[in-house]
Amino acid sequence: AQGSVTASPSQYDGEYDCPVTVGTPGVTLPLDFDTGSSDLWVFSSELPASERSGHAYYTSSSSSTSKLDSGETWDISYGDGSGAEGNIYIDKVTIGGITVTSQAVEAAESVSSEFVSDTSNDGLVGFAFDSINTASPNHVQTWFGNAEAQLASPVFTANLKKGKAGNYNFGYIDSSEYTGSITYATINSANGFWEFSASGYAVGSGAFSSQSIDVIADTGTTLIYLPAAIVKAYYAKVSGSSNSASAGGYIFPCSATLPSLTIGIGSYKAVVPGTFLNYAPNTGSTCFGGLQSNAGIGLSILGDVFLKSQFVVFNQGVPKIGFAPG
Ligand SMILES: CC[C@H](C)[C@H](NC(=O)[C@H](C)NC(=O)[C@@H](CCSC)NC[C@@H](N)Cc1ccccc1)C(=O)O
Repeated sequence: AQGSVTASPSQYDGEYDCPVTVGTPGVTLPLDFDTGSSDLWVFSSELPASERSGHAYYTSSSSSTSKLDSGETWDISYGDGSGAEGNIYIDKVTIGGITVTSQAVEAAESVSSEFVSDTSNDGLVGFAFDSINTASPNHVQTWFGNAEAQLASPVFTANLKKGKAGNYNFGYIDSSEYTGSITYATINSANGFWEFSASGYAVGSGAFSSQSIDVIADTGTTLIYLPAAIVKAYYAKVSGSSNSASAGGYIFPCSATLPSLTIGIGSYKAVVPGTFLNYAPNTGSTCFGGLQSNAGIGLSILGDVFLKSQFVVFNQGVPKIGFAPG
């Protein structure tokens, strides 16, 4: 089998949400596909009404195929301080025409305020490695982990776009979605992420600096977070830029012309256009950068600002990750 699903950007490409059908009869929810985590969780009827407002949600008792995964709970925390927790049902989950009949559906009993106010999604689908799934006392598998047996090849691809719909494909690589050739990097999944070493960076037309940068590819993170020294070198080329404590990162005059950012993957030079690095208006006539420091995170993150400039192959079989111009 193979499948494809549309990925729709929220405002400012903050996240990319995809329709996922859960249960019988199916309820279709927009979920945030997240290669930086490994829990599939949904807003549910078990939430207090105040936390459900503005959201669609899963009601296990309305699904004839739902079965309580008794004794199992989940509780996840994210890098931005948000989180959710609840209990677990086994039910049917269909994405892009591919159905997993016995998927662990993590039903939220409580979600943090960030999720209540983010009405673009009604939950997340984790596409990282099973080792960081939070279900307890037993881990549960990701949807992709369960779907792999049906797929011709253990791959999914991300074809995210700036300001318009893109798509995720499962089980195949569509050569019409990229140009040139795909360059692969070996994945170190020890931390449960799609983690690899980038080979260096360049700012605009400047010289490429060869250095190993430990990064994760995270479709669930909006911006690019790199070591402070690299970020400083980038904004040194943006007149009027400053690292603003009040804004929470680097800002600059919205009229600034931003240089591109090149990230090395092996010998491949992945270029993020300068326009992608003006993320969104801040206050007044200042704008917030799509590249920020990884200080306090512990590793670097290639989030959507980077990923939407590329075609990305996530191969869980090896594991390896591939990039080509999108
Ligand atoms: C370090 C961050 C926390 C605390 C750490 N959790 C993680 O790493 C989790 C799995 N992943 C995440 O917090 C991040 C990756 C952090 S790299 C350190 N990715 C997923 C995140 N963007 C999902 C999200 C989407 C929309 C809104 C909010 C959040 C932990 O549990 O230890």
